Amino acid sequence: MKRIIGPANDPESAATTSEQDQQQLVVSESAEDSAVEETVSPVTNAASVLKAIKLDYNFTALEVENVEDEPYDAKDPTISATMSEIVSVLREITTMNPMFREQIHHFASAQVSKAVFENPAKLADFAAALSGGSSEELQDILSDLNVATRLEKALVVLKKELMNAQLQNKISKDVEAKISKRQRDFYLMEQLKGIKRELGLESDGKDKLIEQFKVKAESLLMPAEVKKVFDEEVGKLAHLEPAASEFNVTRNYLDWLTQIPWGKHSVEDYDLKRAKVVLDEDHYGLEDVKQRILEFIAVGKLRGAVQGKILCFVGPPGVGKTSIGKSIARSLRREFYRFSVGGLTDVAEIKGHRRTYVGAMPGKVVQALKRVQTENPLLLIDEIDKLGRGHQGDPASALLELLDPEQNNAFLDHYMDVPVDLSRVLFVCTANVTDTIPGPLLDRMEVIRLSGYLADEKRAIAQKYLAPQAKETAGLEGAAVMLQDDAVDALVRNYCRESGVRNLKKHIEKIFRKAALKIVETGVAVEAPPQPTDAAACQGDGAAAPAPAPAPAPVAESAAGKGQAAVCAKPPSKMVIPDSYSLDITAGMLKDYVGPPIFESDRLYENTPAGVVMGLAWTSLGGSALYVESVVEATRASKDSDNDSHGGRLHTTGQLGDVMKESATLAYTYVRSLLNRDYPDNRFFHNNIIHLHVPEGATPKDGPSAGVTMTTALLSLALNRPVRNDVAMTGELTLTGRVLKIGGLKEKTIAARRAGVKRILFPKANLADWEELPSNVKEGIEGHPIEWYNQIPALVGLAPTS
Ligand SMILES: Nc1ncnc2c1ncn2[C@@H]1O[C@H](COP(=O)(O)OP(=O)(O)OP(=O)(O)O)[C@@H](O)[C@H]1O
Repeated sequence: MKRIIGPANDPESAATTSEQDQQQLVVSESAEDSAVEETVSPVTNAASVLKAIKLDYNFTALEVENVEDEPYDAKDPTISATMSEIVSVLREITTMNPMFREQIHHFASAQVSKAVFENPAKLADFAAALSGGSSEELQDILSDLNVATRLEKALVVLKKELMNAQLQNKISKDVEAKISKRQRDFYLMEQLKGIKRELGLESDGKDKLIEQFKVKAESLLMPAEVKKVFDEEVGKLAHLEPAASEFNVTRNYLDWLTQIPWGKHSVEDYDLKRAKVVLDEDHYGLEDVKQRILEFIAVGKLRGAVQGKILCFVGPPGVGKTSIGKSIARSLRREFYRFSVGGLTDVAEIKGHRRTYVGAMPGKVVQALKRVQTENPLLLIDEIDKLGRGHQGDPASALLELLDPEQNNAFLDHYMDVPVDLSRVLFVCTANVTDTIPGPLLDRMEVIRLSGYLADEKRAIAQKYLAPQAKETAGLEGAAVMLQDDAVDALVRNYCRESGVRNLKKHIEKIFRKAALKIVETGVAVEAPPQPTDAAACQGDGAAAPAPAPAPAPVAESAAGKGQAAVCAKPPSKMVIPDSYSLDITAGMLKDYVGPPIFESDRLYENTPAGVVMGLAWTSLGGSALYVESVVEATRASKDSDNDSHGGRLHTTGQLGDVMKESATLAYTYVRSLLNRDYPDNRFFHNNIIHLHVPEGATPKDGPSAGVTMTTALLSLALNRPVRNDVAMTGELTLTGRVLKIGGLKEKTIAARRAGVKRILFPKANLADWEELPSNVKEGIEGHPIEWYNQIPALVGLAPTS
């Protein structure tokens, strides 16, 4: 008997030792021990262990007897089928598990493989040995002497091994996929790009972009100079990496360069008849303004162009300056673009930023050209009188370059850096006053004044323009909801007294909105019957479909479920007001619609007391009638005043500016001298301290034109005689009593009319202005030109009594 040494339960050894004729390991511990040669099964195959032999060596030796398999039929179909299954499973595992492959490789020699793969018992042991079965399972297989069942058991553990390998494989693949998906994608994309580039199909979108720019440029008539810059920039773009920041800068620039409408212009229309119709359609009155515009168009017709002139509409807010600009564009069939320069302090807003800045953009003018897509639009520059003055250059100078016909055929925007021809653009500016428009700018403009509306004009504008517009905006078009004449009259008289009509427009809009609310709230309006096109337009809306309502379409349903708006071309259902319904809004109802009246009476004083006179002022908001009030503040003791020939004092309030304060002092001095001359006994100013006030106290006022009014107020106080209460006056006074020219006579006259004045005193130097006033403005008013103050007392009821 030979001795085999090995650890008990070693399945690997077991696979090689469980049969009698198996290869035996011959161990020779040392040269001296070689004499003892015994064979021991390394596996605890209980049946095979007979006894342990105690030797003088340092290990345990066992005496074993090899066990034998039960006899079997090698041709048994179950056995051969199980064997083939084991072999096929082994093959499968080999493909998945590289370690497995190595082990099999070990037995790959023809001799071994024949011994193993053709012997069912050995195959079972081999398969079990390769599998990762538990020691119990393996021991069970090893102990089984029935070859058929042993094969079966081996197949089971092998199958488990297969499943294990499959699972392992899947997990490993999943993890790998997760980790490398992005990297993989990246590499694949790069490869794809490379392939496309090689094939000349596409190059990362850049070629396409360049192509687009070129196509766009070809459709434009770029001047040679611009085309050269374009070609240079396109060449630059072609050599830039899309990831580079410079790429985006160049792309944006090219984008702007190809957005300017080089050589594109709208066909102009100088048809005077049509222009008149358009102007009348959009605006009531403003005859003189319309006349000027028609003259302007007529010149355009003769010259073939209207450029070279800059119109500037000057007037109080809400008189239609902006909207008349729009009408001019419509009558000339030009595109319209408006931008406001009010408060603008940065030159870059007009001339653009240099391209070196991050987020640089062209200025407003280039933006306008991009928007309108024609080279000859009408550009309306609003609020030019409120142009700021910043530390970042002077916007007025930039505007000068823009507006000057001599320079603007090659306007250089900082961003574009190529000359842009603006000579075909028609510039129209608006301003409230001309005083604050920089001189050189004003010099280039043709000023057209809009001086505010009379009450009659406001009424007509309200009825013909504002009310129909407001009615339509409120959704009451076609309904019998009418704003009665007395209501419009009350609105003009008691709510909206300013020069323009913007406030009136707001009030009328409010009235129609309230009427709409009333109609809907009281249930007068009924839902419109469904239109046949409605159901087709919005399938998902059951309400729109004719009854019975079909099931909502899945698209609409899912969109609604996700909180998104369903795609639907149909507007929300409309309400209609029955023809039988009518609503007349009268003056008496205004309180409910727009609140209590703001102005209860036409004027502050129905009968002006002594010391109070109505003056006329002109501000950026238009003309206004204001009172100058004077009272005796305190009377001095006659003893003191006798000793002090300069006694008395004047005290002024009402937020008066320096010039107006000087006017008050001058008026005071002048009246004192007048009294000295004409009423030598009158010691009024010697004895009294006078307080002169100009309401409203919160409104700052300045200017010299209240000189004659202040003088008259002080004279009336000194004589203790009130002036006529239908008189108003304006004029600057000199110390010697000369009356000097003032501005805004038209606005002042309109304001005087609003205040119910019947007699106006104005400087003789303004006589030409007076004569130019439209007859409807002067109607019912006596105008008295004044050269010297001496003329005034007789006209206001302060003539010396004989
Ligand atoms: N004569 C008019 N006929 C019809 N509507 C007018 C007339 N005048 C002004 N409006 C209307 O009044 C409104 C205000 O006019 P717009 O905005 O043009 O005033 P504006 O003079 O430009 O004021 P701002 O100086 O405040 O800019 C517009 O809706 C305009 O249509």
